[in-house]
Amino acid sequence: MNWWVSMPKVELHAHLNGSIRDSTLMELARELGDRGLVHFPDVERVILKHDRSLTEVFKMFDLIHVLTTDHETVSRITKEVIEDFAAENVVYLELRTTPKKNVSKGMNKKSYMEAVLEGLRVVSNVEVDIFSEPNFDCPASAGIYARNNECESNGTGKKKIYVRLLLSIDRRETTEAAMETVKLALEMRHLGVVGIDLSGNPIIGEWLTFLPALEFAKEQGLLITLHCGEVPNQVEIHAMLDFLPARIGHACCFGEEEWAKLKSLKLPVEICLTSNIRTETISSLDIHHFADLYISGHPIVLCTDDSGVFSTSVSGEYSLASSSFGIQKREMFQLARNAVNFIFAGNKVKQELEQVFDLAAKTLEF
Ligand SMILES: CNc1ncnc2c1ncn2[C@@H]1O[C@H](COP(=O)(O)O)[C@@H](O)[C@H]1O
Repeated sequence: MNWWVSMPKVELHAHLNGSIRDSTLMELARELGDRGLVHFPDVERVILKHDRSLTEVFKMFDLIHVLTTDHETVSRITKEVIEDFAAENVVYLELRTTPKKNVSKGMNKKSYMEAVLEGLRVVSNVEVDIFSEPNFDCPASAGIYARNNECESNGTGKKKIYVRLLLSIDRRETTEAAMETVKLALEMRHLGVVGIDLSGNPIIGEWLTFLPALEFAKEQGLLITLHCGEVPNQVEIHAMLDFLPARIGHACCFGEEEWAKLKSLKLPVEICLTSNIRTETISSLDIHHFADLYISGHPIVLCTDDSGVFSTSVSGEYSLASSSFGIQKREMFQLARNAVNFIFAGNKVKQELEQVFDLAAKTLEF
């Protein structure tokens, strides 16, 4: 197995509806096509087209959302996404998703999230730590990588993945809708919800619309990550950095002043190489800010963003970063390990993950 696959990894920026398998999207599209609800050949063409501008990507999400409208499908895609990340040896996943309403399916934001939780519960080929703080004394958790990456916990021989949830506010939403999402996150804190994400089409919506909900979330102790600088909007970038989120995603369109501010604040950045290139937010990897942030020791974590939409994987992102920027596997392992410092779950999970990485360092010779 390649080192980038076998080493443990932490994924902190993955959108549920962006991480669906192509095969599942095609199956869902075919079903709706058979019922005359979509024109299958058109949908198939969109699903199989992998080069999309940022604008096209958001049209793609609208289409995906048409395919994933009912509770059962939400549970199914959640289950599959967890299985796929675990197969990549992701040991900790912070999965983000936008709670949705769909009156015709009897869906509200809460029932949408319950469907997500159901998806987590029905994963059977991987042990999923959803919300309980793990038992730190349990040697099995540390043994995930003991033998061929197999965990012996509960005698199941299964891999283990910690999953925590972030609720996303879509930039199309109103202040009230954003507040509803934050209140839901607070209600579901004991069910593994650890934070809030602000995402969606960056040319839509105003920072001030979301600020009251984000401030409330922060006051209540939820951790916040913001999609920041996907388009050149210096005023918004400064306002977002001044807000002091726990992390930011992307940071593509920063100018000198914004870099200086980000670096002095030491805010961790979720870097999504393939996504940035595919959406043409960054024109080429040669000029990607990953290199500068990495060299300057700025806190960064490599993420997929939308593994389904961009046909990538966490392992693929590590392999790409290593080959594009000439970083050796030991350093890549250290990069993966550093991400443990930026997770939103508590110290117990951090300690457990440290043990996983300690063990992997020995057994996998990183
Ligand atoms: C390309 N970079 C990106 N920039 C901004 N927002 C993005 C995104 N990729 C995904 N999303 C956000 O995540 C939603 C899909 O997952 P969920 O329905 O929430 O599970 C998209 O509709 C968009 O709001």
